[in-house]
Amino acid sequence: MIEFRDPSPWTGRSDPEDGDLALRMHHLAGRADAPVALIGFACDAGVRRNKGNPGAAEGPAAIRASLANLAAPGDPRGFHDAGDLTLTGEDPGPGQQALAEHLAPLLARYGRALVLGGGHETAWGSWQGLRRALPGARIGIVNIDAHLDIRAIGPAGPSSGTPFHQIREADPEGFDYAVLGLAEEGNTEALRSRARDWGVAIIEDHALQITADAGFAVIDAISARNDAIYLTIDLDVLPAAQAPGVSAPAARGMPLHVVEALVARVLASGKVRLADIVELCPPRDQNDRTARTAALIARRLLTAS
Ligand SMILES: N=CN[C@@H](CCC(=O)O)C(=O)O
Ligand SMILES: [Mn+2]
Ligand SMILES: [Mn+2]
Repeated sequence: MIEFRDPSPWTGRSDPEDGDLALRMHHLAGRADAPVALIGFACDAGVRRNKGNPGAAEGPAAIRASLANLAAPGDPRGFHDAGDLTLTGEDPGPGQQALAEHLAPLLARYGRALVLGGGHETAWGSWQGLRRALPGARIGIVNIDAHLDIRAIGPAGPSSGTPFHQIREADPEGFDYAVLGLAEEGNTEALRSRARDWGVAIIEDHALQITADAGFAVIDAISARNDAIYLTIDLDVLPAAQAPGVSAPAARGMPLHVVEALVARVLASGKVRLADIVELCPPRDQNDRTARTAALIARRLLTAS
């Protein structure tokens, strides 16, 4: 069953004694000049099907809670919170379609949309929404993730492990996919070999331990040859110490400062129309550490021009 929930009012700490510049993210929600829209996809049907640890359906609420009290940047503009799609049941398909239907008009109205997942099945809804909003556009996909998520669709049906396989099936000619932060040990040779056959650009986590430099050429190239970029960030790319609250924590992972530098480089292309942050699993989090990490990235995606 799919339920659409209007956004709850944003609340948080206010410091009026410090004047007009003491703004936090919760103050930016709903401002009239908002160039960016936010929508939650409260779903973990894909993770369940992918034999993972459920809990991603609680992701949007946890990210919003950690985001609310972060300080706003200087000279901030607002963002529009479009609410949450909540999905119950075993099949993520109807929820992914509903996400696409909600996203397309948001993308027509706002310069950028941010989706808070959900497992990585979020991506199949996200991409379809962008495709509807931009028919005929060349869409490049930048996935910051330990995993390829190009599994073949098994008897159980599509899952959080299959979204980029589904996208390629829908648009084989236009499929242009880069994965940054891949953990070799987290992807079988069947998947790595499929990625090679499909021409997926991959930068492994080993190359992204100290700086993000190894990822910049891939980002610049995919940005240059596409009209729009869909940026998808799977929190399990981070080390388990930084992001314990995911279905599949990474023993190695890559550091947050590298993820932030990669995100900044993708944003610098000026072509990011759609982004999502996926795989937060609040029941497995520790003192909101992963939610707070996700909130830092969300703040950047909501406020970057
Ligand atoms: N979206 C997650 N994808 C990973 C999960 C791996 C795991 O659960 O260990 C995948 O299917 O490869
Ligand atoms: Mn993933
Ligand atoms: Mn992953």
